[in-house]
Amino acid sequence: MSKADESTVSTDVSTATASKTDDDTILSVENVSKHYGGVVALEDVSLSIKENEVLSIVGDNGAGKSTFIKLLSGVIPATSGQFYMRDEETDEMEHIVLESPSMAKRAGIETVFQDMSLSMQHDVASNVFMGREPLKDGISGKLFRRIDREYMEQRSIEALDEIGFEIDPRAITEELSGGQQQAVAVARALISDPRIVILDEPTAEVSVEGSQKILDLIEELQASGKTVIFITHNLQEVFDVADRVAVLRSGNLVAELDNDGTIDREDLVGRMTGAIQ
Ligand SMILES: Nc1ncnc2c1ncn2[C@@H]1O[C@H](COP(=O)(O)OP(=O)(O)OP(=O)(O)O)[C@@H](O)[C@H]1O
Repeated sequence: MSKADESTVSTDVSTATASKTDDDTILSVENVSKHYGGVVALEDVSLSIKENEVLSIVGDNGAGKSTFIKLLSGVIPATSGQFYMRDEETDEMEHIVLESPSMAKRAGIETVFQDMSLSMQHDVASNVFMGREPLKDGISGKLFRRIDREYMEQRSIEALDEIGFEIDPRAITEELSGGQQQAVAVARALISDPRIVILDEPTAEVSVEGSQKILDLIEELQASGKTVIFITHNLQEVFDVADRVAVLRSGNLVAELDNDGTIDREDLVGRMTGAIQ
């Protein structure tokens, strides 16, 4: 990435509180753009994500979907624009800076990318806790602390159970099905108890049966109080589990639709392709 790509508009955190909104927004994206040199990947996108909703992001190839979630995940910085998150204690919308993955995680946003970043040779519990292994005192007390495998395995079982999967925490990850691997990646995201879980094409590499389990998993996440944003190319999945749909086309947000039974498939495709303006 060139220096120009990494440029961001400075964001003054000290003036960071937006006015109290009286709606149920958890995350507000305001006038966000992302330019890769001369390529405009996103242009002036504003979108309110509602507390505890399942929001699907759809769009044709190159529409800007991946760019949008990379911005929310802190993987790449925005060229301009602002993000606000509702503070759990004050109920105010607070300005947040999403310029690194750790900033996004601290803000309560966890993302499962399509490649899942799992270590296939390691077992399930190791993947769930990768980089965050809990320690317990060794026989010489705090001097020789060691990884608390027992806790890792128990917590992995619980985290997977919460999303409707029963997977042996000692199973080697590469031996699992695509759907089970996706579940392990989601369980890892859940360990830090995020408020918003972003899923990047979670069913892309998964069998039909596995896909249904993933859709059930999305509903489990919502039932447990999470807000879910997911990207998919499969419109049936949108109809099945999304509360709302945001349509991106050529870097612009061209429609926000409630999935209340009134969305017409042809209309949606037309908005995605530009046949309907
Ligand atoms: N690192 C990059 N450098 C330059 N241009 C990029 C880069 N990443 C994405 N783009 C461009 O930005 C635009 C949006 O890409 P993005 O990957 O966000 O779209 P998408 O909707 O996720 O597409 P797909 O469904 O094919 O994954 C495209 O024109 C793409 O070529």
